[in-house]
Amino acid sequence: MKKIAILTSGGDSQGMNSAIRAVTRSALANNFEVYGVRRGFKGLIDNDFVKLGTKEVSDILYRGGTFLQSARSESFKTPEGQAKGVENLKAKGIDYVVVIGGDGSYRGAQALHRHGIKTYGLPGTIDNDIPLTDYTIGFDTTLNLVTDLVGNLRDTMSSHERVSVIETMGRNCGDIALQAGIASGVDAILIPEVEPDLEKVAASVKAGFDRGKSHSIIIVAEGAGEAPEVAKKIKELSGLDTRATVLGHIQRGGSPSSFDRVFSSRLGHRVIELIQEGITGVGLGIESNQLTHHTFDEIFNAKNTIDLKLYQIFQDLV
Ligand SMILES: Nc1ncnc2c1ncn2[C@@H]1O[C@H](COP(=O)(O)OP(=O)(O)O)[C@@H](O)[C@H]1O
Ligand SMILES: O=P(O)(O)OC[C@H]1O[C@](O)(COP(=O)(O)O)[C@@H](O)[C@@H]1O
Repeated sequence: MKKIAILTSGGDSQGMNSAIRAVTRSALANNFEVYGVRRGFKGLIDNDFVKLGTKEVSDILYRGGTFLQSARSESFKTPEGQAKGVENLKAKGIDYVVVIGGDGSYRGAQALHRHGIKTYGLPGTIDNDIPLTDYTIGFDTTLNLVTDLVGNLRDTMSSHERVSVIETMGRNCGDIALQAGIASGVDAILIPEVEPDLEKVAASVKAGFDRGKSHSIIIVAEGAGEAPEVAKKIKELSGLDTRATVLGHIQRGGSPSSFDRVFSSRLGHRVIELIQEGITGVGLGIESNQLTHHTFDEIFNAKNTIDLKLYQIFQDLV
């Protein structure tokens, strides 16, 4: 009987559980033996495997986080750590490994592949920063969450006639800020992909208040600056009452959206098809609503880009 192991690594994202469930159930339906590795690559090194049956993955489809837990393992970046992980996989007779995580986790997956382990990557990160996929698992849920939270802030900012500067996650990618900003109708979006002009932002915020607006919302991606500093500068430049909010980890939790549940289920199911087609050493994704796969080398040689047309649309609508 073929054996497959699944691990979740890096920052967790909503939809990881449903991806684990989809890989597990699809694998069981095809007579695989399935294992979960606890705490990502750390668990590979620590030999921390749990056998997964259909019951172990029931009741998790709609839960945020990852029931296998996640970790950031510095040891797995070293040749010794990787050798230990590979040794444990071989000792257990594991034929295939599925890594669910972000770009760092994909580096770990690529390392396993280079050691001869048949490896698959599923893009699990709220940041939407993996090349060659339009979406990553968790991004849509986070977008909806951030949009709701911005709405809450707008209510209170409006009552007090304030400016709200809201910082979103995303590392060096501005997609959460950009798309949540468009969805929320904010007044300015600061993202790492576009050079900021705080004087221009402050002037347009001030002009908005002069026209009779009761609030103003500026959304800043963490890769473009820190909300408290941006708020201080906007206050200095505009003289308006300004508050900073760092959304932080609250935007990484909660029940996955329907999109993320369906997307992660499709990806998990596709892994087993790829195994049957004899394709290995690939990261999966979605492009123009078709599931696609690319080798880890292709993914790392490609550059993640956001859709700058969206930024242009935002500028025309603001
Ligand atoms: N260059 C690398 N080689 C091997 N493993 C890596 C490498 N980079 C990251 N990893 C593994 O992947 C884990 C998750 O990566 P990280 O960048 O923290 O999160 P994410 O996968 O969400 O981007 C790291 O803690 C480490 O164990
Ligand atoms: O939870 P931590 O370790 O503080 O890391 C925070 C980072 O994790 C993320 O939430 C997700 O990033 P990764 O998917 O690359 O791990 C980033 O948006 C954020 O910068």
